Amino acid sequence: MAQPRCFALELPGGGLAHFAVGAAGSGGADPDPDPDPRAAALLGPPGRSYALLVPGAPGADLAARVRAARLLRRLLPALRRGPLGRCERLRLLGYRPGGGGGLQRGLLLRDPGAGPATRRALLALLDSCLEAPRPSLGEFGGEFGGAGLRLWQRPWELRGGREWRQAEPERVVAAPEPALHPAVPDLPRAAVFPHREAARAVLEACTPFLPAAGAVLELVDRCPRQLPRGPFPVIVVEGLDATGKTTVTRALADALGAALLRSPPAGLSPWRQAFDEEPDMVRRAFYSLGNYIAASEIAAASARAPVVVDRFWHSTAAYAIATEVSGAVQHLPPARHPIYQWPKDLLRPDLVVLLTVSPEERRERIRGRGLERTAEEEELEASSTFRQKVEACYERMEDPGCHAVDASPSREQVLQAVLGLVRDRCPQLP
Ligand SMILES: Nc1ncnc2c1ncn2[C@@H]1O[C@H](COP(=O)(O)OP(=O)(O)O)[C@@H](O)[C@H]1O
Ligand SMILES: Nc1ccn([C@H]2C[C@H](O)[C@@H](COP(=O)(O)OP(=O)(O)O)O2)c(=O)n1
Repeated sequence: MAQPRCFALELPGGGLAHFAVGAAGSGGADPDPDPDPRAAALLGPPGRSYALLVPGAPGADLAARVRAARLLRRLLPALRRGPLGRCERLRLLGYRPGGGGGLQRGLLLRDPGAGPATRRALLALLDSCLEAPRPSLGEFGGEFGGAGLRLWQRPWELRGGREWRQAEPERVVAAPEPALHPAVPDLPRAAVFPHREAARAVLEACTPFLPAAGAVLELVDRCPRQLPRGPFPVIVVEGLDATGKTTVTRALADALGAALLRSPPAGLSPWRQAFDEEPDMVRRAFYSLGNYIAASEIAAASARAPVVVDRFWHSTAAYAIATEVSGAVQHLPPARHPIYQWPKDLLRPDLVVLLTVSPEERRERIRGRGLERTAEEEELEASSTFRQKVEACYERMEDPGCHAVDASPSREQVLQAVLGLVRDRCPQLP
């Protein structure tokens, strides 16, 4: 019997349910218990559910991994149109127990009806994917029997390169929740790059189709790898959107006579939007290299004066982990996990201040600011789960960790609180 493939299904409330799909049961005493009832309720009738997954390329084949990431991103608009647009979409990950075999990223599409229109639209979508890797499509169904509802999945296969047929049904059975979320082992290659070369390699793989990648690589290659930083302290200010980072960094820089920098640095502004439209793997590589370019500017500036920085590596890591790890806060890598460690080849700040405000206060400030919001800011607003995951990741960062400061009081009071922290932690300040 082939090793069952396991799946992690993100539930509407932000939870996660695992199930497995293996060969059809051999009958007799049921060796395979039914799956998590929360997953069964989403997979089984009365409607029809489909698993649409893009296979991840195992190993170091970066070009294939980038192609897979871009393919899934390209499918999303089509999944919002016609009969597919009527389906509920839930994040789905396919994985092998114990890792290996490449993570499959995709969606569970729940069609409230059971008509043929959704199936036809999905097969047409697969036909439109002419280049490898082609997504896989599995259709779920169930039969009531003596033991209650038994769920199965039937993969769709292209026979002879032109006719779609369904393969034999495979039982949907229970799967234990792995100790670590299935996306965590892949994070250093997919989103939280442990060093400059890992991020650089992703943009290198994008140069054939993304001119902006070449431009960014030119900039980062001009930055020396060894950065002789100056004697003045480097203070980073972090926090969710609208916590007051811009306000605090400006006031703090004035108060300290410090240079005010930000990551990504201003020099990357022409290309930021282009990367924000790329899949997460490419986007995070861009922000990661932005940190290395910013580090070059920070090192030079710290020879002349203190340096205040608006966002740095903690933003890159916290948003990347919170995005890649589906489910809720409890599914994040635990505190002390290596993924929260500062990269060894990146200039290390002397102090990282994390501004925190209540969700209500943040909403008020966003309204007061009246600026256009990015899709991600909209998500931060809409999804308390995502916001909680970003905040939890910030709090788990180590070496350096983040020092939380309540940014709800008045601008002057917040500035004084941050200045007090700076005086305590940066004795080298003149
Ligand atoms: N302490 C504060 N009290 C009230 N409003 C604030 C405070 N700090 C910042 N704001 C306002 O909140 C909004 C977001 O602040 P901003 O500095 O732009 O946050 P961020 O840079 O973190 O997105 C702005 O309109 C700003 O004027
Ligand atoms: N050093 C950085 C800075 C931002 N990012 C990412 C993290 C989020 O996805 C967005 C947040 O950028 P945004 O411009 O919205 O942030 P602010 O407006 O400064 O609050 O950028 C990053 O990954 N690394």
